[in-house]
Amino acid sequence: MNSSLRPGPSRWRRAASIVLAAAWTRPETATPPSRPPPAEGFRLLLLQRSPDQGFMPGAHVFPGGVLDAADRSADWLGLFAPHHGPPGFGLGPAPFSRAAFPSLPHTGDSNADNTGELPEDVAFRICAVREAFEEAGVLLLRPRSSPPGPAPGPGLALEPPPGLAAWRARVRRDPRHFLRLCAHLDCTPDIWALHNWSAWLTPFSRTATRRFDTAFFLCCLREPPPVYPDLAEVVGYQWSSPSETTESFLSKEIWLAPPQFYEVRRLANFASFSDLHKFCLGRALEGLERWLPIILLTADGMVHLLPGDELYLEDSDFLENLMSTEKKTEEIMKEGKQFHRIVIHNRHLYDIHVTVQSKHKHVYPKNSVVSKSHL
Ligand SMILES: Nc1ncnc2c1ncn2[C@@H]1O[C@H](COP(=O)(O)O)[C@@H](OP(=O)(O)O)[C@H]1O
Ligand SMILES: CCC(=O)SCCNC(=O)CCNC(=O)[C@H](O)C(C)(C)COP(=O)(O)O
Ligand SMILES: [Mg+2]
Repeated sequence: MNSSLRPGPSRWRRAASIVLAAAWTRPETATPPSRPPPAEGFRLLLLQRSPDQGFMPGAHVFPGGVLDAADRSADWLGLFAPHHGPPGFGLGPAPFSRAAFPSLPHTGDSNADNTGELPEDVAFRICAVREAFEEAGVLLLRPRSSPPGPAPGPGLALEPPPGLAAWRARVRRDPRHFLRLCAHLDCTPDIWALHNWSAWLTPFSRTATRRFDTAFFLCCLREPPPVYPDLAEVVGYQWSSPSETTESFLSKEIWLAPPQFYEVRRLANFASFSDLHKFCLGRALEGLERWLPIILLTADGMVHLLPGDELYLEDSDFLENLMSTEKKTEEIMKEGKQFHRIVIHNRHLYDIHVTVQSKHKHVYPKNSVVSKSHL
């Protein structure tokens, strides 16, 4: 079966998301009741999308958005010099490229066409850092005078500059202003603090109005920076550990799309902030696979099939189609053995089932512990 992208309506907007994991050891002193530090020793930043958003209104997501031409502009070269520049920008050897279904026409290094644009792994990092600034006012920058060492420690967000709101408005209006802000602060985006984590394509569904090809990066921060939601695209935020986030989702305080839920459950494997940071450094060169979930509609629910699952078909028909069955989800589960799937029982109850071996030194999610009271 042909697995390459056919001409047709399959169009994914290229995007980047950043999972910010901040070390969290002290209880919060702010308004009571204060929460004790989480068991995991770190919390993740989740932003609440505006109810007016055209795509996933109201969902909690990691900061992120669509790649802009300004993110790959050759104008960045002057700012990264003299310490960093092509081909690697100090990111180490390029990770292995992992061919996975479906192959998309735009993958590969945009420098190959000699346009002078930044390599993709740099441009996507700049996009993620810019979006974190636009949406959350978090500035993941590094002074140009202090280049990172070979195994950089956890990052630290820069204090917001005077005139944060005006700068942010300018960047939101025209992303080219982000380079001007960095030059003004004599900093570069801290691309070295962003670790390749995962990549997701929005599946075909009858309701999704847009589709994204999103690179997820993970960034460990020594402490949580202050967050200033833009109150336009993003109307709120929370810092919560993987277990706290799971609980918020199950108790219907927040809604997560399946990829975000999967990543939260993956992060539930780490017992401490330093474990997570070491893990990120250890798999820096492994690269990633980009996953296209295929939605299987059942008589009473839905299953998002992921690569490796016995029902997953690398068939280009499923770029634009669902699978469906008249059987109930429970029956489908009883029949199978080789699982890599997210079972959607209802809007606030997902179960992840993975029985396949993890690849490329990554971890697979911990299954969410579902109590009967949530059913
Ligand atoms: N005040 C607002 N309320 C709702 N959505 C907004 C908004 N301001 C911007 N947006 C939307 O947020 C998206 C920008 O996302 P990002 O910069 O993270 O990629 C755009 O959506 P579209 O992507 O649908 O055009 C834009 O229309
Ligand atoms: C059909 C049910 C689904 O699974 S929808 C899945 C939505 N998620 C994705 O497509 C992949 C993850 N991508 C993101 O989370 C993006 O950062 C984004 C979609 C939130 C970016 O959107 P923006 O409007 O900010 O450009
Ligand atoms: Mg966004």
